[in-house]
Amino acid sequence: ATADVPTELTDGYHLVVDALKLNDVDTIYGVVGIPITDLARLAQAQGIRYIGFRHESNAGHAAAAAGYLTKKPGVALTVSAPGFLNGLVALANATTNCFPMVQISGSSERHLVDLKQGDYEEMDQLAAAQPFVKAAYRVSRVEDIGRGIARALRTAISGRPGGVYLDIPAAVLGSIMDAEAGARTLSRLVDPAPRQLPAPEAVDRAIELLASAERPLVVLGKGAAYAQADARIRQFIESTGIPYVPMSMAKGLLPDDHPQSAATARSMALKKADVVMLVGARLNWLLSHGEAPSWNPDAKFIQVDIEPREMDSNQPIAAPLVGDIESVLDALAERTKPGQIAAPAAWREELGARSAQNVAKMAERLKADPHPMQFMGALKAVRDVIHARPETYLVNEGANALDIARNVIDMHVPRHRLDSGTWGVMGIGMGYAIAAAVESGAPVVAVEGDSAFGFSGMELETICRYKLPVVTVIMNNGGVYRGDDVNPLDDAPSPTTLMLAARHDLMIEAFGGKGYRATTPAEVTAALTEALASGGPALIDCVIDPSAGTESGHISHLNPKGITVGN
Ligand SMILES: Cc1ncc(Cn2c(C)c(CCOP(=O)(O)OP(=O)(O)O)sc2=O)c(N)n1
Ligand SMILES: Nc1ncnc2c1ncn2[C@@H]1O[C@H](COP(=O)(O)OP(=O)(O)O)[C@@H](O)[C@H]1O
Ligand SMILES: [Mg+2]
Repeated sequence: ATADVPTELTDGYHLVVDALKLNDVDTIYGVVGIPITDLARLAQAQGIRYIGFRHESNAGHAAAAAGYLTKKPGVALTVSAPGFLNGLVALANATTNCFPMVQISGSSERHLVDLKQGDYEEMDQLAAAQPFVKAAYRVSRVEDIGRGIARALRTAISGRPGGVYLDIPAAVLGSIMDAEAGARTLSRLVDPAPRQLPAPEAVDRAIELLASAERPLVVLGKGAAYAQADARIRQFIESTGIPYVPMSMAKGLLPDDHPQSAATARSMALKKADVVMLVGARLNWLLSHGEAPSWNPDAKFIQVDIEPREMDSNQPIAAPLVGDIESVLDALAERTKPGQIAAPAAWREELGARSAQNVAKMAERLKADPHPMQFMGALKAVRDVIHARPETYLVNEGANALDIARNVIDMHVPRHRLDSGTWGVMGIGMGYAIAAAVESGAPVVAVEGDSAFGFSGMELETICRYKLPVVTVIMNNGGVYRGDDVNPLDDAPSPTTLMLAARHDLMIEAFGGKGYRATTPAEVTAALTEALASGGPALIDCVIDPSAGTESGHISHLNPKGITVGN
């Protein structure tokens, strides 16, 4: 026996890092602390890029955006209890958006937690995560780390992507085992996101329906952007001539000025279409649940989605097409006879005429350059600068700052617009911007409402610390929705009032970034051009008319009515 030869040892920390590396995880977004500080150190030392944040929600949003952009699960790392809970909002948001990510959180001593003896940061995190995520797992033995990591990554990325929670108690991280035996517990995923092909009869049913349509319409959702089947989508749209409307994060799948885009005739398109093909888009609140009067009450729906349970969620689906978008479009191309599907010219012309009218109206509004500066003027300046630099990512959140930017800033390349998504969540701004810059190396412009910016603004220090090419453009109208609300009682600020005089541009100077203050569209153009040319962190505080904007932007109808409040 070779008893005197010391066996090589490993521990939980090393097995987590080895398992992540074995499965091509190259970046971790997190905030350190007990019990995972050494896990972050070891990951970095072993070549995994570690991006340290100031708040776990922002690290989680970054991991989610990384998952959406790369089709590989983003990985967030947090401490126990409060750190875990801070990350959970991003993990839940990723699950809602169908973005693949894994949140790994350290947790406290099981025997103390389970008897509620009052451990440091005591919480049953596995139970707390369950209702908000696609799946939640706990690793209770060091020899299960490899299995746990593989299972979490596969669950996040396969089928409908989503957020997965992986709980690793401190004791497991600190456990020691034989290195050779430990290596045998690790496995590399094989085909973690298998293609899911549609049934031929389902394809034929959809082709029949599209071929018979008088007024067909395709709706492209962020699932279609995520699928990275860009050429197939373009080929399907252009070969059939069917008009399409892109949801906000599907903008750029085909360039927004594409002749078949019905985005600028959206209301007519939804109201009159008789056959609607949803491609990676849910008939949820963003699409008025498929209900009249937004939609034609006689419309028939085709739904292309990897999740079978999505069918009939809001409207009866006449042609369910269950599968991954790439496989579905391949099958459609294969089984459609030449000329079998051709959108009637009359329909295309009708939409084209309405688009031309609406584009002309918008052009008029964009030409105006009133003082004080309005959203439109500032956003047109941003649009023109980005238009000349199509590789630039656009991150966007707020209410008016979101809704007006979505309509003014058109996109020309896929997956370059990241916004508040299905939940309409505030706080994604800096996290998404950091992930886009870290994952792509390309410049990022984050167009933020002044309130929205406040949710993640401390990450300006993170952006400066990693010297990221992120330019934050704040639409500073001095308030949530507007800056001119009044408090009828006394001189305390009203609930929606923020500071119009706030000098957000000085904030970034505190961390070595470049700050600009713009009061006219020309100043926005100059500042953004210079900031992007510098390639470094910058912030442009655009001073917007405080009376500009409407309550909740374009969704003010969602506010409950009740009796009129106040006087
Ligand atoms: C996490 C979170 N908190 C609060 C809200 C409510 N909310 C809030 C607070 C918004 C900010 C609107 O103010 P803004 O300055 O960002 O944008 P505009 O003034 O341009 O409308 S938009 C919106 O829906 C939210 N969606 N998400
Ligand atoms: N690769 C894929 N193939 C097919 N469907 C997908 C794929 N990835 C995501 N999806 C689906 O795309 C849909 C995204 O819809 P949604 O988030 O509502 O988009 P949007 O908000 O842009 O309309 C989800 O139902 C999800 O199951
Ligand atoms: Mg505002």
